[in-house]
Formats: sequence, structure tokens, C-alpha cells
Amino acid sequence: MASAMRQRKTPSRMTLSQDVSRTRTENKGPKRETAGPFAGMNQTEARLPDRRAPRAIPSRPRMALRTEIRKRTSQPRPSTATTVLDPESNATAGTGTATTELPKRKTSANKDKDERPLFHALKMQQTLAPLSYNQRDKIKAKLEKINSFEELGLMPPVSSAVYTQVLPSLTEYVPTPIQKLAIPALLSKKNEFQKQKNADGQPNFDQVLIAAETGSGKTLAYLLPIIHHVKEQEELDRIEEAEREAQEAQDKEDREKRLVFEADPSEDEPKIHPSMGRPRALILVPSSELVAQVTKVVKLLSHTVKYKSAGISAYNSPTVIRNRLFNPNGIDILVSSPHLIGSIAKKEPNILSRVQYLVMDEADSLFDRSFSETSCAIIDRAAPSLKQLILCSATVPNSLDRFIDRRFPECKRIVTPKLHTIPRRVQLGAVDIDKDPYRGSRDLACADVIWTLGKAVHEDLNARNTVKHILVFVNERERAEELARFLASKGIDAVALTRDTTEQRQNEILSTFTASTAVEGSEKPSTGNKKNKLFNDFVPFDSSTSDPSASSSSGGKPTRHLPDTKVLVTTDLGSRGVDTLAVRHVVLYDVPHTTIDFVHRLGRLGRMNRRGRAIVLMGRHDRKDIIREVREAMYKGQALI
Ligand SMILES: Nc1ncnc2c1ncn2[C@@H]1O[C@H](COP(=O)(O)OP(=O)(O)OP(=O)(O)O)[C@@H](O)[C@H]1O
Repeated sequence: MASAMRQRKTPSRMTLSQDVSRTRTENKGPKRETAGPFAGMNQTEARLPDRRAPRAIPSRPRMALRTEIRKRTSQPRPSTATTVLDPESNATAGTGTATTELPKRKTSANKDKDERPLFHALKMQQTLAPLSYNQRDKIKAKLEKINSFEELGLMPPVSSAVYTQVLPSLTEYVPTPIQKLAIPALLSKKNEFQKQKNADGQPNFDQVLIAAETGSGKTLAYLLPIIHHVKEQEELDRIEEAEREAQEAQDKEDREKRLVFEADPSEDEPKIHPSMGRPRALILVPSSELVAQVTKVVKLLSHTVKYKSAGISAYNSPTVIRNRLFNPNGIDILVSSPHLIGSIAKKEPNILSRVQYLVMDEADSLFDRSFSETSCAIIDRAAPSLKQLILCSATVPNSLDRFIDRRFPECKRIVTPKLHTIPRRVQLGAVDIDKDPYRGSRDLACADVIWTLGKAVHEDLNARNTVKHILVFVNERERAEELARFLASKGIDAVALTRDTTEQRQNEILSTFTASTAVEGSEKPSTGNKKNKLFNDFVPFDSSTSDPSASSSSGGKPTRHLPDTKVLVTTDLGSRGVDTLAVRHVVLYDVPHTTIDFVHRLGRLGRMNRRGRAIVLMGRHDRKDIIREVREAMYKGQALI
């Protein structure tokens, strides 16, 4: 468990799958004949390879295609009043002197260079390549027809619980694309599995992959159908229970007739709830923070739709875990992590004996090296009773793609067209730490960036919610504490969140960064008038305004304090799944190791149509070409990997 969120640098995580949405039967090319030692004999015709078909334009999100067409026809890009999308203006995110311009506007001299295929440095490919525009348009047309949760086939109490419990502050309730696609598919009885063994004698169950961009509402996409199923099953259980009780009453009557003068031993047997310690649905996530987050949503929904739920994590004491799991009233939905469930299942094998719905959230983490064995063992143990296995992820690396093909060949893939993209409403700037005034000091550059972001003013401030929440991502856990201390010495309200932080402290810290009410500024779109622009704080970094050196660098008391700004320094731990609705700014202190980390870290911004700004600090040893490619893909709205 402790190793779950460690930084992973394995090559397999460097590339994401090329064709996430395919099913196993697709793309199966003819088996290539290998030339044996006698391959050249008895040959009457030259074996020339078939002429390759001309390469099709890689499939990309529509925005990307439009950009490409504009490029080819040299049409100028229409200007947008609300967002700063100009790559040049984006690049000036740092101080006048310390900023690197990424990417440069095309001139005739660098034209050829710009025509190179994207993702040269990242060796990335278009993730959704096999999803043709035709398919995309079909999905889009299908999505456009759905406008409310009621149309998804959920039972009324479940959809109304979304309005009253999970999203009470919204005035319009429209399911997100992944919710529109996944909920009907998970509820569908069309392909309802038959609980019988397959050809290999293995238990059969539905296998579904839900893959959609970060912050797109995947939690509700799998949770609502599960609650629907649990409630349906509850009804069936009630009928079964009534039949069983009738049978028991009959048996008792018979016994009493036979044992007139003896005490009935069955009277002394304590009544045990059939679902005690045996949940119907199990949701597994990779970290205790996510256990707490998902449990919160599960509990909220249970206020209206009545069911019994619990979340248990490594942070809970054995007594708390026992009490929650073996609650005499039973348990329907359990949220936990694989390592904890794996260790409990060794002692209490019955814990998995009734699981019908099993979710692997953040599936790429749960099937990576640190979790895979435990996750697979849990699936195997739950298989006899399992009806549906749901894998859920915002990133599908090649390793996961191959694993799904091998292990779950019948897996149905539900993929949104925007998978692996970062919303265009998120901007990425870069600050060169090697230039003045930082001269290679990453810490100083970080403090300066935070001071500048913190001091910049929103013109449309909502006076009550003016606190800015900034997330700083570092690659190494040890660095987080050190950096938080350094920032504090510069007058910044900074804390670190790592594996070493206690549970109570983690909850306290995360609650301010995840509360949707804590968002600073108005959510209203800009009117186009420059003065009314939502993000007026995108000013060039000016050392005269921030002057981090004015603060103590010796770790003593800072001479100045940055007001109304809260900073959280964290690692991968804070990047996966954490619903940081209050955050508008992310600082990438280190360049992420992989594009997967880019997707997750930048994915803390731009959630549910919010805007955001990220700044990456880069030094002479960092891969600037990678940053350039990421930025360019974001600008074009392309899938990153
Ligand atoms: N239909 C909806 N309309 C508005 N907000 C929604 C809707 N569905 C979910 N949300 C909200 O969107 C936020 C993000 O949802 P969620 O955490 O499920 O995203 P995610 O896709 O799992 O993100 P990640 O990949 O980063 O884990 C949550 O605060 C959730 O309450």
C-alpha cells in the first residue's frame, strides 16, 4: 500500500495505448508468416511486400483537425475573447527575463520544422486513432440527444439523489459524456451475463472499461448503476429472505412437534444478517485519500437512496475496520484499497463471497506492478459471485491495454472522444529557472511564481471567496516537505501532503482544496471586454512585485506574508483522482517523468468546465522539447499521448 503512489519510471508507463476503444476482435491482422530456413526454395514469384496504402490523416479531436486545416489553408485562427489561447501570450507566463517562449509562432524559416509530426520527443501516438470521425460523430449525435439523468434508465430515487445530494448547487443537471455513455451500458440487460462457466471452466462476468478524461465525472458514471443494481438486488433478496423465513418457521414448527419436552437448540443461535461482512459491491481505489473521497459520495447518495455503505483504509484502526465491515446491520457497498481487502480476505475469505459488482478505479494504477498481483487475486476470489467488473481510468497506458486484452478479452470498452486530452481552458506556461533572477534556483523560481499568482487580482472577485489555492507537484516525496518549509520561509502559507502526513491532517488539508465553494472568483464566462476578463492575473512575472528575496532565506521568520493564498506541495499522491475543484493554479516544480503524470497533474485543473493555469519550471537539464509538445497538443486540443 505504502508503495502505491511512488513515482514510477518504468518505460511501460511512457506510452499510452494507440487504440483504446477497440474490442479484442478488432484489429486482428493476419498472422505474419515467418520465413524459415527453407523459405527461399521453390519460389516462382518474387515475394514483394504489398504496396502500403497511403497514410490516413490521423484521427484527432475536431479542434485539432480544424487547426490542421487552417494550417494548410493559411487561414488565421479566429480570436476568442474569453480565453488567452495565443501560444505566444501563453508563453509569457514568467518574468520578462526568465520566460521561455514555447511554442514559437510559425515563420517561413521554421515552417518545415513545424510540419514535423507531433510527439516526436514523447514518441506518443494518437490514442484514439481507430475511432474514425464517422464513429465520433455518431457518438456525438447520440450524446446530444441525452439531456438529463432521467433519460439514462436509472431508477427515479437514484437520479433524484444526484440532484439533491451530490450536486445540490447546480441549477442545470446534464450528465457528462462518460455518464451518458457508461450509465446506460452498465444498466443494459441486453448483454446480461449468464452466470455460468465459460469454455475454460472459469466463472463468467461482464467486463467493462470506462475511460474518460480527468474531471469528467467517472465516479458517478460507475457508482449510479451500481446503486441501481444494489437496490434491484435488495428487492430480490427480500423475496428470497421471506421464502427462507417461511421455510424456517415451518421447520421450527415441525421440530417443536417432535421435541415437545426438549429445548430447541436453534433458539440460542444468534441471528446474523446475511450481508454482514459480505458486501454486494466493492469499489477499489489506490490510496486512502481516494477511499475517503469516494466514500463521501457513496454516503451522500445513501441519504436518499437507502443502502448500507462503508469505507475502510489503512488509516483506520483494526477496531474501526472490524466495526464497519462487520456491522450487524450488514453492508451493501464497500470502498477500500486492494492491499487492505487482500489482507482481510486471507483471514476472512467470506468477505468476497457475495460481491457482484467490482470496480477498479484508477485501473492503470491498480494493475501496475505494485498492485497487480493483489488486484488480480481479489478478482479471482470474487469471480464466482461476480456479475460485473468495471475498470475505470483517465489514462490507458499500453501496458494496461495489453493486460486487458490478455486477461479480459471480452472487455467492453467505453471511451469518450476526449480521452487523454487536457481541456483548452487549461493553459500551460513555462518559466526558465536558469535565467535571471533565479539563476538555477528552482525553489526561488517556485516562490516567485506563487507570489505573482497570489498577488494578482481577479477583477470580478467575489469578496467572500478570495483565497487562492495553488497545487505544487514535485517528483520526489522527500522534496515535498523541504519545499513546503522553504516556501513558508518566504511568507507563503504552504503545507506538504505526502504518504507521511497523518490521516487527520490529510483530511484537513484536502478539504480546503476540494471544496467546490472555496473557488475564488466568479464562474461567469468573460464578456470579451478585456477589463472584465475572468483571469486578469495572467501577468508577466515581475521580480519587483514578488521579490521573494525580501523574505528570510535562513528558514527563520519571513519578513513578508502572501495573503489569501494557500499552497499544497504534493507528489503523485495528490494528482490521481483527487477532486480539486477549488484549485485554479498548478505549479509543476519538476517536469513530470511521463506524459501520464502530465495528464493527471494538469487534470487537477479544468474540472467540470472550470478554467485553470499551470506553470512548469524548467532548467537546463529538463526536456524542453517534451514541454513544447505537451503545450502544443493542449493548444490544438489533441490527445496528449
Ligand atoms: N453531471 C455533472 N454535472 C456537474 N458536475 C458533475 C457531474 N458529474 C460529476 N460532477 C462533479 O465533477 C467533479 C469531478 O468528478 P469525478 O471526481 O468523478 O471526476 P473523474 O472523472 O473521476 O476525475 P479523475 O480522472 O481526475 O479522477 C466532482 O466534483 C463531481 O461532483
